[in-house]
Amino acid sequence: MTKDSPPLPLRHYPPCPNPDRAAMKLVGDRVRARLEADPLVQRLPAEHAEVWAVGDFLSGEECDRLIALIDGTAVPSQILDHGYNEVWRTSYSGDVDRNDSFVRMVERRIDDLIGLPHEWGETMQGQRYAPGQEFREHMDWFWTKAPYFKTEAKRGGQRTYTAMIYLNDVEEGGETAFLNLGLSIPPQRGVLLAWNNAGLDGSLNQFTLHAGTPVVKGTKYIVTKWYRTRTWGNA
Ligand SMILES: O=C(O)CCC(=O)C(=O)O
Ligand SMILES: [Fe+2]
Repeated sequence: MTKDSPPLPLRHYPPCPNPDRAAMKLVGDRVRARLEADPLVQRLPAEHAEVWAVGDFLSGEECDRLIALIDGTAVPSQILDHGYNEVWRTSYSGDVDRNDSFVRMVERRIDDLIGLPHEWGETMQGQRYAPGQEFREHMDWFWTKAPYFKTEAKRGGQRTYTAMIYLNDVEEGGETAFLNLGLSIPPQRGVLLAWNNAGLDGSLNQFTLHAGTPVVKGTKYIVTKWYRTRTWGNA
């Protein structure tokens, strides 16, 4: 916390060390400059976090192609997320095939939009939520005191930016709710959301707590891509 940090929000994690803080500040500054200069990017109203949106980032046809890939790979989320129990993230998810040329094209478009190196991004993950399924409130940044962070520190460090694309409209429910910001975004086909998981000073921003609220009617499909502070993976 610095003198200028906002007060702690209502819901937050216990404080933890942030070894990647300087790198997170650099990423935040770099991405902010890029998104602010892009006329197609809109900053959403939130005081203590940077959340951006782009309409029609993907065409309907492109969304359908990703939906088909997700239907081909999705498994219950808890199989991928060792840290979550099954009530926390009840959707189905799966890493899409990074070597697929269409997936690569979409990933590169996201890289270009936010202006970070392709190598810093994790493989895009697809998610499918049926009625009643949800992703409860969480931070995308790693809690660095957790045992898994030892591994993550060696393969790219902290998560910086999140980019997420809604692949379809959902009849009811399935909003992305930023509970500490009073911001709730309904799924809209083709819309990309991106947010900085760090504060302006590179701190782990507790205001980015968010949830995928339960789908009430219909099915929700999204892809999510997380960027690290350096090359992701064992490279
Ligand atoms: O489903 C949503 O709207 C949110 C998904 C999410 O938070 C994530 O994938 O990290
Ligand atoms: Fe998330």
